[in-house]
Amino acid sequence: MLYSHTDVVPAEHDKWVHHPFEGHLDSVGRIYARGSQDMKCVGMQYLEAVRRLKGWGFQPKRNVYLVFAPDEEIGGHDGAEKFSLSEVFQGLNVGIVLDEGLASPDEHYRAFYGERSPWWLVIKAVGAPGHGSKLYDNSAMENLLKSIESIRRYRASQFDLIKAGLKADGDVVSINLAFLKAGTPSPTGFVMNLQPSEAEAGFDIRVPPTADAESLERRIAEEWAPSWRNMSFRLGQFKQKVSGHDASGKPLVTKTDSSNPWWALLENAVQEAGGKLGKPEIFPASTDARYFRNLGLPAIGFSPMANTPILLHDHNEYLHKDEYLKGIKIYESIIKAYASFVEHGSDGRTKDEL
Ligand SMILES: CSCC[C@H](NC(C)=O)C(=O)O
Ligand SMILES: [Zn+2]
Ligand SMILES: [Zn+2]
Repeated sequence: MLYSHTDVVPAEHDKWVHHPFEGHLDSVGRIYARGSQDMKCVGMQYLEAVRRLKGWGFQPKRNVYLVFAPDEEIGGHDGAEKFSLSEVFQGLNVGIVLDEGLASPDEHYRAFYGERSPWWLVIKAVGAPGHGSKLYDNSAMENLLKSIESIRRYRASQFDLIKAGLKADGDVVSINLAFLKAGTPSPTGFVMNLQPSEAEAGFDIRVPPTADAESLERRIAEEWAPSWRNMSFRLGQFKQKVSGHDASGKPLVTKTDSSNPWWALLENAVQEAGGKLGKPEIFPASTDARYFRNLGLPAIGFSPMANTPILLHDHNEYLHKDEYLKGIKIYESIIKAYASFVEHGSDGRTKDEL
């Protein structure tokens, strides 16, 4: 199953060099468009590759499904999640799922065998209000700031592992401040001489499949939002059906060893088409692939964009047309290999015969 989400994130039109929804091809061959990397390129490459394969009369031994679904950028609950649980999907009897990956600034394509889980954390502090000139303990703002300081120290400890070259992006816990909400509004802005009684901060946390999720939960409850400091917290995108682990607590990852023939087929197919594949990685953000891995299916994140800066969700997202066209050949090779693959049992009979 060649999977692609159809939605894109918004764009601030006036901050782009070309309009994000015009698909502008510039004089050096860059295609500027929101979704040019994430992931209109992939959806179109699937279609072009299938067209080329049909053009030279290729006969697949397996069904090849192209699936286009909405809502990935807002969690996929009404898109891939529902589809993965549907009878239609069950009826497809899918063997392998391909979904999106990331661009690579160097010559190696990147492939992802798992991903970090999104935990969206909101911490809230309450405290006595007071005059803006008064120094006192346990105000909502002071309590919130203590937590933010502690979270920043933790963030730095994780970031240092990446900076020192000890860990890759997908192998540490990331935590970034997404919003701050506090203060008493007034017609001219905010009241300056009133310390507010409530303050909130929201964080985007990403947790690798191998991380100790329980100890992180404890850290949130005991250090970042302790009730003894008048704090509380809530977590979104968390402890949902797809939390990065299966029912027995094992990380939801796709094997990239000899036990998974789809991995070797991908490696060979990319090589045969003249591409170079880097070492398989954990995707640092989230993709719809998690819903299919959650069913025990192998799923690989792969977007063939080498020699390309990572611009998903950024201003001026672009893909060079040469990379785009090269990617079609890469998919042609992968689809050919995948659609020709027939699994055999130990007695030589195909899986379907068994
Ligand atoms: C939590 S669902 C949102 C999915 C989105 N995916 C990407 C690739 O940006 C993200 O990681 O934020
Ligand atoms: Zn995407
Ligand atoms: Zn995205």
